[in-house]
Amino acid sequence: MLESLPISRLDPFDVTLRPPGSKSLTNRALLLAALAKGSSKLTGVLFADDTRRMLEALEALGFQLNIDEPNRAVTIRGKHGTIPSTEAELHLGNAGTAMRFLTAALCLGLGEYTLDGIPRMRQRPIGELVEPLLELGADIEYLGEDGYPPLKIIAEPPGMNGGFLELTPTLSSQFISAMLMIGPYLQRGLEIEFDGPVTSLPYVKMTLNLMKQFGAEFEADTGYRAVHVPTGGYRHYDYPIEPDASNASYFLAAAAVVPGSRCTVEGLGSRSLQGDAEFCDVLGRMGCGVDQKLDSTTITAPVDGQIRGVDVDLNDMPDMAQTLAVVALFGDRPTTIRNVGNLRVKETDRIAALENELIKLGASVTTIEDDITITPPAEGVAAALESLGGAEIDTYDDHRMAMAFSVAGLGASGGEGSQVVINDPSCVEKTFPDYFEFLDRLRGSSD
Ligand SMILES: O=C(O)C1=C[C@@H](OP(=O)(O)O)[C@@H](O)[C@H](O)C1
Ligand SMILES: C=C(OP(=O)(O)O)C(=O)O
Repeated sequence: MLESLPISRLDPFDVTLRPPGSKSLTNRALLLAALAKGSSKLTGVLFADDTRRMLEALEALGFQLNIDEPNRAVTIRGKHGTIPSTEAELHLGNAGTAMRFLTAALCLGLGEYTLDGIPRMRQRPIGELVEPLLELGADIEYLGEDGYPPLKIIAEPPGMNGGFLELTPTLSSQFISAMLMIGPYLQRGLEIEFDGPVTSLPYVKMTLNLMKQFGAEFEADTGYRAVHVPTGGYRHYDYPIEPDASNASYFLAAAAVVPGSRCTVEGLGSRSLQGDAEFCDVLGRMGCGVDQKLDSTTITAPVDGQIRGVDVDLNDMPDMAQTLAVVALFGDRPTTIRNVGNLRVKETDRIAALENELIKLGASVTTIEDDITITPPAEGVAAALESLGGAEIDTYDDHRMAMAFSVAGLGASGGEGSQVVINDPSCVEKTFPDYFEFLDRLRGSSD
């Protein structure tokens, strides 16, 4: 395995590309198809660690899957709200979506199931999902520390009826998505009311949108503080999965920081179900040209080549924090990223990781509660890299650290000794195994 990867600077480029399928949509669609009545064919499926964990888990649970990886297609015979196996030990790596979605879904089963992950997964809280499931009648035990995986689910009759839940805002929207997705198979459906704003809200909207495609109904008020999912199940649906908007951000960010460049992402536009498809608007505020159509997004570098610092609430796009932090390095003034406290419980403590690594590129970083301010190096990133003798970026087993910081290299690496070097680049396997091959395409399209 490659220990480190130097990233050399890019010449101006003009590229059109289509990143692989969305992780969030793949793991939702796999589960909904498994729960639905009848056979569903998913296309544009992402094959990466997070989605393989979900695929393997569904197979271990006895679902029949036909996996055609070369054509990025998976056909699943749904079991209409039942789980075929009566026992399974699931290993879910560090896939937050798989862990959270399956915790709720297995409460629909009949038998005993355990769910575990890598050591980091055991540090990612899950109590805010387990507690409401217990309130709905589930039987779940913590096998290690209270509030964290591993979990044991004992599913037996009469199981869960569903009903009404009143929740305070949670650390992760995945808990809400997980509960909503089983709603159509609860006898009384599910009604959730929040007494505050919903964290990472676009992901909840994505869940409900996809549930609708699979034939479920829902009602929600405008701020999604009250959501009602009636009972009624899912029907099979052949679903083409969009490219991953979070992973598209690195190419759009590269076009932002390499003067004279342009990047078009196909398959992702204003009608995307993914909240991160709106990241282009943040780049627009930073001075980039933005052209978003229904199914494509184009970013061009600022005409004067100068990125502007911004002040932005990223609670709706938590996975964009690292991309934005790296673009902010090239800004003409500080950038503040607000309301991103839950970055502390993702693949790594992303706030600490950003603080440690941005400094290596000459920036200064201050965090006040859930807001991070990045002050770019006064002399510019390229000059900072030159005087610092390059930067070895640690990635903390976090794919987004590797992908985001590679963009700093694309924009500012100098010759040998003043380059950005990414340590443990293979952590991109979590959601984007071919990431660095895609970067080579940017190189191939330079003037
Ligand atoms: O539901 C989803 O697919 C996701 C929700 C977000 O997590 P939080 O809701 O924990 O912020 C996001 O960070 C994650 O990558 C995917
Ligand atoms: C936070 C992420 O993943 P997870 O689904 O494991 O929460 C991510 O992909 O950035």
